[in-house]
Amino acid sequence: MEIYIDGTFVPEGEAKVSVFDHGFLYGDGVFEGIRSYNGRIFRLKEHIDRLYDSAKMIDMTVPVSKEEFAEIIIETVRRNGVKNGYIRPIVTRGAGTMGLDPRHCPKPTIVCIAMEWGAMYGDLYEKGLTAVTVAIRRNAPDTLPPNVKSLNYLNNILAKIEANYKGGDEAIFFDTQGRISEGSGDNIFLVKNGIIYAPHTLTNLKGITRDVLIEIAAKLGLQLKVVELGFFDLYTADEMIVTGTAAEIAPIVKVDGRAIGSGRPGPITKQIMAAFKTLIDSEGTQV
Ligand SMILES: Cc1ncc(COP(=O)(O)O)c(CNc2cccc(C(=O)O)c2)c1O
Repeated sequence: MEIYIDGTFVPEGEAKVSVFDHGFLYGDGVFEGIRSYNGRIFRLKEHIDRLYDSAKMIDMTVPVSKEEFAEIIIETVRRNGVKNGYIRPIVTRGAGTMGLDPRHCPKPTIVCIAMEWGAMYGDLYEKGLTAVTVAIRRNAPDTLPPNVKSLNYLNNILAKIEANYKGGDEAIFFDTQGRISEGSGDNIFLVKNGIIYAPHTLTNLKGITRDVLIEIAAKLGLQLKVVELGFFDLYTADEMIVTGTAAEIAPIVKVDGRAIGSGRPGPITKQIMAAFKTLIDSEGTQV
């Protein structure tokens, strides 16, 4: 595999960054997770736009233009012959002093990884995933805004650790006010009486797959509302869906040991999964 690092492609065994890189020292940086399907990169522009927004939030200037970054991503995919894969562009603050002051990092580091990758949850899409609610809360928007796709994923990893011990395939975060936030690595939707509900994005990542589900729902003529959701909505839902570039569209059929609806992927969930498959087979940036 060839890795892009600051203008050069290097074999993965030689792909290294400085130990003084603030992405390594402090998690000071941003990233994206993008998929390609049949040799086409899905929602490339949307991912690049969010990457630059995340960088702007942490007051970091990406040292190439969006167009140049798109070319870096396309070239990384091309060089690795990735057809159906996962792409990880990363921008760190760059190497600097041991202090955390970003002003001592003269130039951000850009890395891009691309590899073949299949369905994150394997055959679970048929029978559905389980989830557990976790005690750890999602970062509050006035601490480290969850909208920033930063290299600070310990909040998400702590949730994942808790879910692992509790035996759930995914973790469900609440925010500090007891409202449903999102999964450790995906957005959440609930379905009740034929209507789809999604949390506001103040306390979660503005997911690109979340946007795709919203688009699909509109095309299918399904009603969708963005509202505050809590434990009551969770445990009384007819269907539950998580969305993410990694997870794609995944049904959750059990939460905290309780069946969601019938305990099997619901009709609206299956309708959306089918529409998503059609969409990913029909669009994207040809590499
Ligand atoms: C916290 C969070 N929320 C939602 C999503 C979905 O966003 P998109 O629809 O734009 O992809 C993500 C992204 N999902 C993500 C990112 C990094 C790692 C992993 C993993 O599961 O290992 C998952 C995420 O990390």
